[in-house]
Amino acid sequence: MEGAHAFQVYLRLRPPHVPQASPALEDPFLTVLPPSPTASDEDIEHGVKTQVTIHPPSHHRSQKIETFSFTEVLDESYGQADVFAKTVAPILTGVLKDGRDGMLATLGVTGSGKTHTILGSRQQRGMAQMSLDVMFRSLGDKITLLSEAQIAQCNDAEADILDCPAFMNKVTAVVEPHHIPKPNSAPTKPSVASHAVTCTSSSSTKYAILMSIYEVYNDKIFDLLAPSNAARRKALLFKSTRSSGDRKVVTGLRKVMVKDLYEGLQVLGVGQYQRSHGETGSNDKSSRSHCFISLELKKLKRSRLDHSSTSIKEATFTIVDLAGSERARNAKTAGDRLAEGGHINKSLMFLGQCLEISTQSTVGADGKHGGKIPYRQSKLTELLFTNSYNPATEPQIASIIVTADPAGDFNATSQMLKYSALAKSSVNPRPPMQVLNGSRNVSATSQISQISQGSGISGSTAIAMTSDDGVSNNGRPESAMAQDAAANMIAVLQQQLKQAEGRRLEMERKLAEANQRCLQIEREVREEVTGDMELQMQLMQRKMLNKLEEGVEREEEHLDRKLDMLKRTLLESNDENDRARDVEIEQYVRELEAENYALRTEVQSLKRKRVNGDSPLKERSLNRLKF
Ligand SMILES: Nc1ncnc2c1ncn2[C@@H]1O[C@H](COP(=O)(O)OP(=O)(O)OP(=O)(O)O)[C@@H](O)[C@H]1O
Repeated sequence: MEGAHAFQVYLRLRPPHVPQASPALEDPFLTVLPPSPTASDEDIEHGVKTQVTIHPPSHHRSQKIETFSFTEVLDESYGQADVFAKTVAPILTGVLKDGRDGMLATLGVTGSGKTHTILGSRQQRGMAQMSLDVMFRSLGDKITLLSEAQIAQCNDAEADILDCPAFMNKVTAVVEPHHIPKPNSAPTKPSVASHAVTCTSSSSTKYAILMSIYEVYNDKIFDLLAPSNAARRKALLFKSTRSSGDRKVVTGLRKVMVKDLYEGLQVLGVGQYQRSHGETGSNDKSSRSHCFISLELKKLKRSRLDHSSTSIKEATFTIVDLAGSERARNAKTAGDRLAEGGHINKSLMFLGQCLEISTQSTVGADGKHGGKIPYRQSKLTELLFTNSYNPATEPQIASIIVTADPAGDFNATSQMLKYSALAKSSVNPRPPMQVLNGSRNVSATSQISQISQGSGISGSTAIAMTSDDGVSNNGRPESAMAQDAAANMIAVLQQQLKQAEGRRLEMERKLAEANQRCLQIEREVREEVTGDMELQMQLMQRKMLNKLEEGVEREEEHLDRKLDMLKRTLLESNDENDRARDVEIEQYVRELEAENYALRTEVQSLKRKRVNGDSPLKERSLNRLKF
């Protein structure tokens, strides 16, 4: 246990809200770093990633690149079953086999996936349902209900302990049954059969499972299994009891004894229905309270000497779905919702302080925590650090899943990462000269500028690194931190290069598409223009032919009239002198008739051509159009 952190802190990244057709043009602010070169061989072999960096959007006033370390980073590819295997399965083994208390909590900005992780969706179940499944699978027919005497023996918190059918009767007297989610319609996937634990206890050992669900709303504790009118809800007391000594417990809770998964899901459904929800600008079904689901395991061992007496050993697994921190501007809340938001943010700020102390100092070999945790500031921290998870008393197993949306609110997410990460470091982009003049980080700076030059980054754009206070915050020598930060920076730059390459390819694809479209449009315009021109030409041609025909007809009439006149003159003339002139005139008449015949033939040929659609004029115009 020496040097171990009090909590395992996992960072879970949620997938994008809607699948993106093309990569976003704005860089995502969060980047998962490849497995650290200083990680164990096993972690490297399994590709375990533990660090992320965040770089502020270009318009942000600070351009500090920060690196955060976690127990493990569960990226967007991790489904509910993978998350269960990593975070919950080891805790449940401790609870079921060794009788140790355990806690799992989700923490994150509103809408980042806390409730999805704990309670799942219509398609996939969450950590709560899977935990119940594993518990019932592991204990099988060793599950029993507590007798009156046993209830009296272990009930020091004035709890209202009852079995599931009696509980459901009480609930349905107050709540319309169709409002409560039905276990039959709950998803059965993913399967967790492989995580069942083999308990090697004697056949006479039995187990009872008691469920209680409560919420911390506006710094008060309310029982979610005791439905009542919202106005008449009575806050529960959190106090020490006869047998709990200094340790405070929530008193007067309703606790339901469940004997199988169906009953467990029924109880969970009632709690889910009763929990305070509201619509905010950031999430249309936002949890407005911190919800505690407590699964108490009572191990009942009959005494060998006195069969009537039973020893009861208890272990509790608490699942906590915290409300999300939110910025009033983004949440667009007012009135009650705004006040709720204020309470949520205040309690999370206190939790942040406690976490910062507990994650960044370590627990010793005795399991005791090094730093003093200021948990008395709010009900939430008091419940979390004295009741659900108590690092001061005995080694326990606790995991926190920090959920984050890499495309979400930068400020809120970076704040969340700051107080939940196990370690952090930062890099300040500054001109190299400025830092080289500084006193403390000269060696670190020169190392990084060397690396920067090696990676092809020019001197003027090379990023120099300095830690905020010049002292490593996880006790490592500064030069090692500098090397880590330099390696991180290179990884970030490589990642950015990869993204830039992706964007270049995408732009090229879009350019090719645009060119193709241009060609298509040009073809369509050509066809349209050619069609119009043809129509215009046919009209012009028709007009010209009409004019020509009219001219020919006029000419014909004129010639006919002239011929008639000449013929008449010829018939009326008798003398000799006139005869010679008559021959001349006859000759002229024949010539005129031949000319008339030629003109008629031409008109006929033009008419034929018009019918066939051929036109020398049209041909000429079409040739001019070919551009
Ligand atoms: N890992 C994930 N995979 C698929 N969907 C997710 C994931 N995480 C979150 N979502 C979806 O995003 C939405 C918001 O998630 P959820 O309600 O769990 O957020 P939250 O952190 O609990 O928010 P709040 O603090 O406001 O209650 C839901 O519709 C949920 O199904």
